[in-house]
Amino acid sequence: MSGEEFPMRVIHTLAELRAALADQPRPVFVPTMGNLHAGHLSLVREARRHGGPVVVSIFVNRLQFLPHEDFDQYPRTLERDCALLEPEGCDIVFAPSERELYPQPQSYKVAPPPALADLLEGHFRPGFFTGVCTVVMKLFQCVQPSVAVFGQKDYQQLQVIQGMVEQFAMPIRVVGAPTVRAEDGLALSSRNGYLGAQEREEAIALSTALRELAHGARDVTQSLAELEAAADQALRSRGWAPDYLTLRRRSDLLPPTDAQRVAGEPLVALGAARLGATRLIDNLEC
Ligand SMILES: Nc1ncnc2c1ncn2[C@@H]1O[C@H](COP(=O)(O)OP(=O)(O)OP(=O)(O)O)[C@@H](O)[C@H]1O
Ligand SMILES: CC(C)(CO)[C@@H](O)C(=O)[O-]
Ligand code: BAL
Repeated sequence: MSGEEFPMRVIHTLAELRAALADQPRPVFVPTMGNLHAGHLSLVREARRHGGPVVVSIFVNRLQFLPHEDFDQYPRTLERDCALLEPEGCDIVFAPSERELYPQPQSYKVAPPPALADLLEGHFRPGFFTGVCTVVMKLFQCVQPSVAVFGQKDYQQLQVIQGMVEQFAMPIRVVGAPTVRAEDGLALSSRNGYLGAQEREEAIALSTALRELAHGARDVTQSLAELEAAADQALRSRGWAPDYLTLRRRSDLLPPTDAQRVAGEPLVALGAARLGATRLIDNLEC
């Protein structure tokens, strides 16, 4: 199977997926929630580099949304998504219905360790990573990939999935792909579509605040708390409501000591903030 020689197939059931993948090399897998943009397409291009049929899933996973979040509003744009995927050499789009993926209420769940999953995104979206791990585990069982590609834009999600795959000894290589940005630096995100024109102009302030944080990472004349407070203030003054803007160690997403800041410990500036009704996340390694 190869995207160039065979037409892309759009598959909605597990039985059809298993039949399509029988006698094929194990696929390379890109899980998504659809409403695709150039960031997703870069993951498909990365997937193609690994050989084997490329499977992209499109599924808006109710389990990872809190009741007040945007599950109902989340854009479902399957036809447009398929039109974008076909020229990228995607072989199979797996777009199951909720009933297909969750024929019964999903009472068995995959709970990642609180030390990682209750921080940052998990603190502001309780249960989020259990929802993510549960659906990703299930999608992995459906697709049985040799490689799975995830975006570094969802930095903590990538670490949580890497930990899950390692601890369950799943025979899958998890590959992280760099964040694709708009010309002004805004990380591409499906939720950017919620921004009004004025908000879209302001949206750059999130990556600017992260750059400022990253810039101060090694300068311990400013404490971590002072650095983070300044970034928070800068973003608030532009009309944002930050959930967090923080400098963390890449290894475990905990705060670095001043000694580690000076000694060159690999760090990452991470942020999540709301602009009007839209909540965006971004990060920058430093
Ligand atoms: N700008 C980007 N560059 C690279 N990968 C991305 C980018 N945005 C999302 N991804 C990755 O695409 C995969 C599917 O993500 P998803 O469908 O949730 O898109 P999203 O744009 O992150 O949506 P949302 O706005 O809902 O967070 C994830 O692995 C995610 O990290
Ligand atoms: C990995 C994922 C597809 C699971 O629903 C989702 O969290 C996403 O799109 O990043
Ligand atoms: N890309 C992360 C999926 C979510 O926010 O639900």
